[in-house]
Amino acid sequence: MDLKNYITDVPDFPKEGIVFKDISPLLVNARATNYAVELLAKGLYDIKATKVIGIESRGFLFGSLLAQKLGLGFVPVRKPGKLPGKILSESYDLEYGTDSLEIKAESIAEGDLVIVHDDVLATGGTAAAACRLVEHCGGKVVQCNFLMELDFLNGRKKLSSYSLHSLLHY
Ligand SMILES: O=P(O)(O)OC[C@H]1O[C@H](OP(=O)(O)OP(=O)(O)O)[C@H](O)[C@@H]1O
Ligand SMILES: Nc1ncnc2[nH]cnc12
Repeated sequence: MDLKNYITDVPDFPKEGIVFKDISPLLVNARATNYAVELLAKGLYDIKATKVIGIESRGFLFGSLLAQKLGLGFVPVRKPGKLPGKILSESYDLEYGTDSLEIKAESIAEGDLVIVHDDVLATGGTAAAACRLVEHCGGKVVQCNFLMELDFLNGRKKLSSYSLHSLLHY
């Protein structure tokens, strides 16, 4: 099964000049989704990870499925103002704007070994901010894990100090 057949290009979304990679056709197909999760999990059973982080919002979709597959707890990293209690915050640049991310301080314990998952690695700002959040909590990032990587945006340069795996490359 070629997972690229389930990801469509949407030109000029959400802004002119951006070719948006739409994963809706993948999500609506249970077999393809299951296959993608299996491939995302491959190689991770031997890493002694303790938690999976998913980045709001599309990182939640496969991130929680991946956590379940690996038998690990899932931690949401969210956009500002969504999480209660004591939070840590990091801002970052996007391919199309700027934003910030938050995590509940208590959700990662000192020494946790964390897989950071998102659907897309583009410029890398989002994932780098999520990794900084994990580290501020006292955790260690054991893999940055993506469904797809937009190679031409060189996002992996911002993540050069981490192990990185992307299922699909464009
Ligand atoms: O590598 P970067 O350039 O930082 O971009 C990648 C991020 O951009 C998208 O999220 P978006 O902010 O569009 O939010 P969404 O998941 O809620 O759609 C995508 O889901 C990644 O999180
Ligand atoms: N081109 C793109 N398509 C889908 N999600 C993205 N996130 C950042 N850039 C993106």
